[in-house]
Amino acid sequence: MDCACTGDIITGLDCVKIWRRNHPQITVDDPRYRQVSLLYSILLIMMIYCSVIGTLNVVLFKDMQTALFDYAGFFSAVAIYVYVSRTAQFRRASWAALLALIAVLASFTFVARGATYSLIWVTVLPPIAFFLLGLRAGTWLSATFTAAVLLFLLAITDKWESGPFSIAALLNFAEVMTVHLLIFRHYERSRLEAFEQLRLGASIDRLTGLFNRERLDELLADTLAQARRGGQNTALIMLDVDHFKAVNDRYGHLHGDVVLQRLAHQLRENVRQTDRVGRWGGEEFLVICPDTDARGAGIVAEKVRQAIAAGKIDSMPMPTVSLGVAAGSGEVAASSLLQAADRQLYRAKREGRNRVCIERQAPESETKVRA
Ligand SMILES: Nc1nc2c(ncn2[C@@H]2O[C@H](COP(=O)(O)OP(=O)(O)OP(=O)(O)O)[C@@H](O)[C@H]2O)c(=O)[nH]1
Repeated sequence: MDCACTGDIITGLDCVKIWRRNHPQITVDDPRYRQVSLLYSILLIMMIYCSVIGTLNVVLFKDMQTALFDYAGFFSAVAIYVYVSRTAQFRRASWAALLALIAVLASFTFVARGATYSLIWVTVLPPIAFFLLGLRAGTWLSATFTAAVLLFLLAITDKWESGPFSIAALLNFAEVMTVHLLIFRHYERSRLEAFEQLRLGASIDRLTGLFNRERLDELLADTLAQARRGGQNTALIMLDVDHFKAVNDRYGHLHGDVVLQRLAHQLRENVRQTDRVGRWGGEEFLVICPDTDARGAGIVAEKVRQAIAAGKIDSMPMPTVSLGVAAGSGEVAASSLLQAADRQLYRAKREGRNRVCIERQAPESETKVRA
């Protein structure tokens, strides 16, 4: 059995997460993680509920018609489960699961002729729809289904069970569903915004507002993958402030911070819109230049060097910078490209600082590095 075990203890929760074996690419920090988890949970719950209630309907209540709906729900859930496990098409599977859920809810409302307890079940739709399908589709699906149920109830007013159900009850149902829809819509929007802020916060360097090192690593991998497909070159410019320790020692750390911020601004101003600029660490910066060769990146690096050398902060000159440039095809390993740019940066330092050095030889390809 594929359960996470601690000694002999097997937690039910981890058993439910068997789906992770089918989709190892969906890690906890993947924004789809909770959605996929919910999708599988809904399918499992549908299988269990529909099979148990269907069997109760056959054995206890001899209600074959309702049992038929239950078993249809069970088999739909099984089919979607197999489909999503094999194809990882989460979006399509989410739609299929919601449509199956709607079919079960609709048939229940129909068979129960709107008996009050059947309407309670309709309220489960909005939270699931918003979470699995997002704001727009969630709103449409929930609103359309609620409207359809209300119309159905109005159409069968003469067949309503006698007793507590009335126009007042119908209005209350409509009000509860509207509140539900608004609340879950609001909740889903807050969740998406909070997630976006977290994502941004995790990829941005606080001092300079540039990408941080983790994000640069991801961006470099993406850029190289694209270059591989398009047969283009990718260039890196690595920049380090000259004698920055002396700047800190002489003017203080706060001034040093302002220098780094100004430098980040100058960097952004002097590279192409498509170039990715980030802080590699301390007083070191990295620019990723897609579709650029070493010569082109060398020209950009020289422009940056001159702009920074000419800059001033409160009439004090900016420190100079040294830059290393390297470029390679999409086949190059990210680590080789970084090492080459770093090598050239330190050559620039050795040769006197305030200059650009360019790697003339293309770094090794990824296959060679792996071998
Ligand atoms: N103000 C400030 N200083 C920083 C920051 N990050 C790193 N530093 C400083 O940057 C300095 C780097 O010093 P070194 O590595 O000796 O290099 P350098 O003085 O620039 O000398 P070279 O690189 O050889 O030209 C250290 O004093 C660090 O404290 C930061 O975020 N703010």
